Parts: sequence; C-alpha cells; structure tokens
Amino acid sequence: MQQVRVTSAWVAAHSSHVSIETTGLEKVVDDIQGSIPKVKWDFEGIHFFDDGPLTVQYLFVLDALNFCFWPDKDLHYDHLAMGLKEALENDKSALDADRLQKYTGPQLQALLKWPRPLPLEEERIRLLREVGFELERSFNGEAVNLVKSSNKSAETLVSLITQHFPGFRDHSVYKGQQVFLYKRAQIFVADLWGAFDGKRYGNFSDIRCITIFADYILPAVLRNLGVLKYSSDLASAIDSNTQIAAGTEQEVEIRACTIQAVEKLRDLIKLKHNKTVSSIDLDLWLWASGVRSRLQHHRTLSIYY
Ligand SMILES: Nc1nc2c(c(CN[C@H]3C=C[C@H](O)[C@@H]3O)cn2[C@@H]2O[C@H](COP(=O)(O)O)[C@@H](O)[C@H]2O)c(=O)[nH]1
Repeated sequence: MQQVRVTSAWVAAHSSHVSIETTGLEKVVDDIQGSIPKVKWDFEGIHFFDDGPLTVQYLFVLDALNFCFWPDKDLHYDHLAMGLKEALENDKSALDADRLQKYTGPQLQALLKWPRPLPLEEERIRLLREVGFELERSFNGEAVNLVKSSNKSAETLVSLITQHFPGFRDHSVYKGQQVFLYKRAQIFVADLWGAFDGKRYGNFSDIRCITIFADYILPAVLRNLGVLKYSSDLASAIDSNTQIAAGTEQEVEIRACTIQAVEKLRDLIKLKHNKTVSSIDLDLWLWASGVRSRLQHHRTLSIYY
C-alpha cells in the first residue's frame, strides 16, 4: 500500500507530538538478532475456520466490526471473534448478506452474548447494514466474490474494499494533506493470508505491500519499547486516560508514526542482518506481545480501529 507508506512517512517527517527514536529501533533489532519470533495466526484459538467461503464471510464481518473495544473495560477483540464464531457454528446463515442488514443493537448483543450495549453500537449496526447491502448489490452476497475479484492482489483487494465500502475508508487530513491508514481493510487481507496460510483465498502475489495495522495496541507496544516517544503533553493525556479526538494532529501522528516506525524496523533488520521480514509478521509479533499486557494506550472514539 504505497499510499499508506508514503503518507505515513510524510506525517512522521512533519510530526509535532510524536517522534521515532533511532536508539529504540536499534535496541529492538539487536535484541531479536534479526529473526522475529514467529507467531502463529490464531494463536489464541478464537477464530472460525472451515477452509471455505464461509471463513471469508466471517473474516470480512469480523473486520467490519474490528474497532474500539476499550470504552467497555471488559470487552476485547476476542469476544467479537469468539462471538461471531459461535454464532456461525450455531447457524451457518447468521452472517448472510440479507441477515447483516437486519440486525438491531440488542440482536447484535445477543449474537455476541454480550450482556449490555456495545461501544459505538449504532455505528456497528450501520456498518453491518452497509456490508450486507453492498455485498448483495455487487458481490452476489458473498465476501468470497469480493476476494476473487482482486485476482490475487492485496493492493487491488484493499482498493476494492475502500471503493465499495465507505466504512473502511480510514483516512484523515493532516496539516492539509490527505493521509491513508486503512487499518481494517489491510487487516482483512492479512487475516485471509493467515487463516488460509497463503493459499486459496489467502493467496496474494503482492502480500508484502501490506503495512502494519495502526490500532491502539501497537503504539503502546512501541512506546513501551522506547521506539515511539510522545511530547510531555501528549504523554500525560494518554497516561491520564484523556480522550484524544479522532482526526487531531496527535491522533494522526500516533497512528502514522506507528506505521513508519515499523517500516524503519524492517529496513534496519535488512541492513543489519540482511533478512527480509514482512510487516504482517512484525505486526503479529508486536500485537501478540502487547495485547495481553494491557499497556496504557491512547483512547480515541473511532470506527476505524
Ligand atoms: N495491529 C493489530 N491490531 C489488531 C490485531 C487484532 C487481531 N488480529 C488477529 C489476527 C491474528 C491473530 O490471531 C488475531 O486474532 C486486533 N487488533 C486491534 O487490537 C485492538 C484490540 O485490543 P483489545 O481491546 O485489548 O482487545 C483493536 O484496536 C483491534 O482492532 C492485529 O493482528 N494487529
């Protein structure tokens, strides 16, 4: 995703509140000695998988809703993944395009077996409706047809998703320039690649074009590793759980510098150890290392991550 790379690099170069620390990057690269610990996709054992089109439907719906769990301190990504998995195991038609357009908030709560309203529940319902409607209108109701239309190109798939589904258009304007972050669209490609082990619906000739996924866990991991440094104002806002509004300079810098820092990490591993690693592998390793440690993270109400 050249657009994501180039615009994130631009933000990092003009950043006022977040910096990428060379010493932090070097320390990480020295510590891992050039080989990143391999983390298996679905290391948690929480995902639905039947090796067919229903898995693609599952992953697309999962990533349509893969954002903003933190406002409910007990809710995590695992609940969404396991909830959708169980719903499909009980009823194979639970995520059919016509059904997606009809869910109400309470029905989604029941589907996920969550006892109270979900954060941004109305937006989740609207996004489900959008996914069901557009899948029906352009892809015969099935996410697998969307994937087939990409002709095994990750770049094409991300571009098709963002063209057809406005809810996946994760971009922002920063100091007058449009910046593309595309977290959920890219993570869907990575999920296909991981779930199908690079084969069948997970076979993409250009998978290395994907960048990491700018969520709220990775910036916290990189800060903890000394790779990202925040201005004292931003650091104290984050440490005191003050919300950072979506689209502010601070928020865009946190996310774009996260992407750019991992790109730099990749370059440094190549330079020092002559090894080529993919951003997806780096993402999964960093995410898995951080998600359980419950690091203090930035809080932004957003449908994108
Ligand atoms: N960068 C990045 N961010 C990721 C994921 C994943 C899950 N990926 C699956 C793929 C393979 C694995 O087996 C995983 O099951 C979720 N997230 C983000 O984390 C946050 C959830 O935090 P908490 O509220 O504490 O549960 C939220 O923003 C969510 O969007 C990832 O891989 N990379």
